[in-house]
Amino acid sequence: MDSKQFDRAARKVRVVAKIRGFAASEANSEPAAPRTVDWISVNRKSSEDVTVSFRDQSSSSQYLVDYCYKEDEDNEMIYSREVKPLVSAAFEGRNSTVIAHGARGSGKTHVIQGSAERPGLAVLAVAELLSVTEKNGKSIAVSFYEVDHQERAVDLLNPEQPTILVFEDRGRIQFKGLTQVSVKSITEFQNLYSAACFSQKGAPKKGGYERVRRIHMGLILHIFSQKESSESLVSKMNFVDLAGYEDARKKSSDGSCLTENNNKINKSIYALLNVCHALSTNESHVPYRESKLTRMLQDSLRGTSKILLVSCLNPSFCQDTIYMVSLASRACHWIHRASLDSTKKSGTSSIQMVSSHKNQVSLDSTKKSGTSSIPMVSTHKNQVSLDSTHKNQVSQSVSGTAKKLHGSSKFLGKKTAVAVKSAVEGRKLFDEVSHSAAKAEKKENSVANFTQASEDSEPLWDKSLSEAGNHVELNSAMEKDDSFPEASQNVKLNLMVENDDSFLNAGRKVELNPQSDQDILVDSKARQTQALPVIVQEDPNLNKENDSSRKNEDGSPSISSQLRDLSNSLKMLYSLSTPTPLCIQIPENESISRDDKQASADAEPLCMQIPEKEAILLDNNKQVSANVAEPKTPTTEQNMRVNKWDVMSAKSPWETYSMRGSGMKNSLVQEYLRFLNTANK
Ligand SMILES: Nc1ncnc2c1ncn2[C@@H]1O[C@H](COP(=O)(O)OP(=O)(O)OP(=O)(O)O)[C@@H](O)[C@H]1O
Repeated sequence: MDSKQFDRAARKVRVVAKIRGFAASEANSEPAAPRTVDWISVNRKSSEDVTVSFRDQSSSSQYLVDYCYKEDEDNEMIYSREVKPLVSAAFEGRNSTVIAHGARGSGKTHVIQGSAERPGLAVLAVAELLSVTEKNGKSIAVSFYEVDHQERAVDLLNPEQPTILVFEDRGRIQFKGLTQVSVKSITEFQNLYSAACFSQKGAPKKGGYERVRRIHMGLILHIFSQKESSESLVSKMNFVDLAGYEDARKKSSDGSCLTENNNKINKSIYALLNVCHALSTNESHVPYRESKLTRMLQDSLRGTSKILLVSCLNPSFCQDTIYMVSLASRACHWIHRASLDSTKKSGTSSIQMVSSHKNQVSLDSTKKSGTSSIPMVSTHKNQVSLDSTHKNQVSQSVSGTAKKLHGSSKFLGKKTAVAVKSAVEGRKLFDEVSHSAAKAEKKENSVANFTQASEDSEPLWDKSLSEAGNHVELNSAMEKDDSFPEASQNVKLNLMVENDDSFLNAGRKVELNPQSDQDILVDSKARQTQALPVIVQEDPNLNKENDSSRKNEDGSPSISSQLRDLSNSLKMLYSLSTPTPLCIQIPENESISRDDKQASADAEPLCMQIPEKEAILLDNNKQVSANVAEPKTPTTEQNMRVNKWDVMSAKSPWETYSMRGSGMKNSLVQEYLRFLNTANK
């Protein structure tokens, strides 16, 4: 396939699987009988219909990929079929990214870097680039970096430098602190590659079986065209050797739980798959800012760039392998899958893709709406829309939240179970957000806020990089950009529920934009094609508010304080909506003798804790009935009783919420959404 053929393949993201061969140490004792992989079945019904299934699964799920390379098909074959067209396209100004992902030890490094005897895709690409650069007046330079679980990017050709800063300048991604070294021969390149691997922090590292440290390793090939004395960037090719996916619940050999680091690194894997999914489904918003890696790759993913996702499969049973290939298949294959399904099941466009991360979950049931709903990472992302059609749902969400908060005066400090009702399982979603928030209180780490990146339809032509020479020095004013200063503009929450076996719950993504009615804008196309997309702008005052109430290390208010604020607002709303006097009757000839303080202290709980159809005993179980309309300071201590008929006639939280003015509602919605948006910290 040449670059023109590749153009015709309109799909932006191509997913191929590669079954790793057995290493010598894993091979059978009999050298004459090389071990074969017997737990993976590859069904090649046609060149465009390749499925992978796993025999050890409890059901016969099949995962659609563009192709599957077997254990005896080597890197050269993958290169000539998959990467060579990208190299040709690079000379024409097309950026591309080759990503190897999979479970630990699935052969990712072998695919990207390879060995001396069996060079990997990156080495083969450089060899080809070098073979033609002189002829066509081009040159190449390389950069190596790693991204760790703390989202730190380090320049592997100059590891002593501070972490790489990534920022956007006039719509283009720029790096500060990432070295570019021009290469003229494959030996030079190999030496640099070895040096970069050696520089990885705390080597042994990528490719080894070191248990604790998991990092992503990236290589950028910058292709320049020589014009007289200057050179300008033509395109970039990226090779990414992702950290191996590992179930966050696994324990290390010493028994310590790897959950935290695993969660973080897994999150960045999900983030990349989310981006692939958004790109392959032409979503209006691509969540580049969900992770440092996607941010760094942004230029090479967007526009007319191409992405090759190599899903590496362990030759022996590995649950994580199944999970990863299912994610990749869903991330990038939903269109193809839909057409496949429609041919198989005439008359339905539903997408049946069964996953298995221990549980088998069919998407069919959730996606039979007849709309072009999105399977995959949409499996693990429920999108909530805030366009005008859905404002009511958000209002219901707040109402649902109010009910829950109302019913639980001790909700703070517990695993928060704030419910949300919406057409997209908002209740479940918020439960999980809250659950996550409660956890986050304990082990919160500084996570950058995320901003919607501006989308360029053209590939990057980054002159500033070429002008900067080998070492890129950029505007010092942007140095702090590493923390994503535009974060307050748009916020995206991507909550991964690692402990949930259900694949459908692998993660839920919510994009929210708490704004006033008139400011709530959702791309109309997105509205038509997605179940409930949400792109919302965050209140511009949010940062100010955050600044004024900093409590966490990263400067954001703590989750508990946000919950408390939210709770207070809802309590206030309810107490305003359900005035105390409506609930209390004071019997004739009796007066109340509670002092001012006590009365005011009780006022709020009174409103917050009145169960419908039940009398509430206040003041040490002494019953007081009242028929006065105003909750004036009681003067004598008497029994107070709430008239149950009055209570019944009082408005429900939802009704009372509905009665409130739009200003109040909006402000609550904003507050609630702000909490959601920051909950994953
Ligand atoms: N095609 C192959 N044939 C034989 N052995 C292989 C092949 N691919 C990988 N291996 C061996 O399998 C082991 C794991 O491979 P590799 O380091 O590439 O996996 P990885 O997915 O990058 O691991 P990690 O998740 O730890 O980064 C290595 O010992 C490697 O030599």
